[in-house]
Amino acid sequence: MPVNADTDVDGNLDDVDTAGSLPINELFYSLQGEGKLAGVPSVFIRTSGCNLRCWYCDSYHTSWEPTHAWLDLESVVDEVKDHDEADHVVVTGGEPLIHDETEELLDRLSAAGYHTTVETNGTIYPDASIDLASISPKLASSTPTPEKDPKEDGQWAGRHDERRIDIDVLSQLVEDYEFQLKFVITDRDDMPEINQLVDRVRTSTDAVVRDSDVLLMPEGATQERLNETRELTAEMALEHGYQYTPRLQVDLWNDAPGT
Ligand SMILES: C[S@@+](CC[C@H](N)C(=O)[O-])C[C@H]1O[C@@H](n2cnc3c(N)ncnc32)[C@H](O)[C@@H]1O
Ligand SMILES: Nc1nc2[nH]cc(C(=O)O)c2c(=O)[nH]1
Ligand code: SF4
Ligand SMILES: [Mg+2]
Repeated sequence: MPVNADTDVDGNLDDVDTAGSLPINELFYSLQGEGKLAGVPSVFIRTSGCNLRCWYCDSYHTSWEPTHAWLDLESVVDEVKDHDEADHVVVTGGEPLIHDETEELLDRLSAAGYHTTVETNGTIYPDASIDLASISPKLASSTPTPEKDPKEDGQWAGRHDERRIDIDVLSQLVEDYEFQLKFVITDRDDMPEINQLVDRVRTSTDAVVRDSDVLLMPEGATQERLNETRELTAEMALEHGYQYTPRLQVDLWNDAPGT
């Protein structure tokens, strides 16, 4: 269900009541392409709006230029149920946890018997029925500097940098949920920051963070770009004993919408 409405995500117009609803960018059935559950048939719910602006964001129309339709939670769950082959649901975005209603959506999906994954940048702590917190903390190399900013003005760089890491939230997520820490790799220089961050999380929680909970994922929204990043990412995983994760959806379907 692609959505092309051109409302702004913060544009809660006076005459529109969005309580009990979520701004949905798309809802589709595919294979989980990333992480520990790669290959599992899943329904994806993509909310719109994000508190960060990664320069490489592969979901441009949820962050840099958000588009969506407001759907009430019952309609969202009903659309999920239309895909009756699936018993896994992935709630993603944008950043799904900027919306209070996402917690209620997760609880309803869980009550309906679904395994729930949340794809999150790890800056906001949720209290909800989550079977896998798929946390993707954003490294310095994600910052939209003027040279990398898709809008070319660098206006978001400061806010992005201030918000991208919250150690308390990361530690609490790791403590309370099954998790994976999934880092996007653009360059060999990403490694010291990843090691440092993993160390800080390990120090600030009693939960065990295994090397196999740390996933390195090549940056790339297209097969062409992944051809440039996947080998380096695999080498880095081998060198440090972390896990490599592919982006199956890009390998299979390149950058086709709804995959
Ligand atoms: C679009 S984000 C939405 C969820 C959340 N905002 C986040 O960043 O984790 C979904 C996943 O795609 C990853 N991602 C986004 N753009 C990417 C790119 N160009 N290459 C590789 N991974 C990317 C994110 O790091 C995250 O793991
Ligand atoms: N197939 C597929 N797997 C995914 N895993 C995480 C995704 C996301 O955008 O959060 C994603 C996605 O967009 N497509
Ligand atoms: S945090 Fe996620 S949705 Fe937001 S800009 Fe970065 S990759 Fe895109
Ligand atoms: Mg994606």
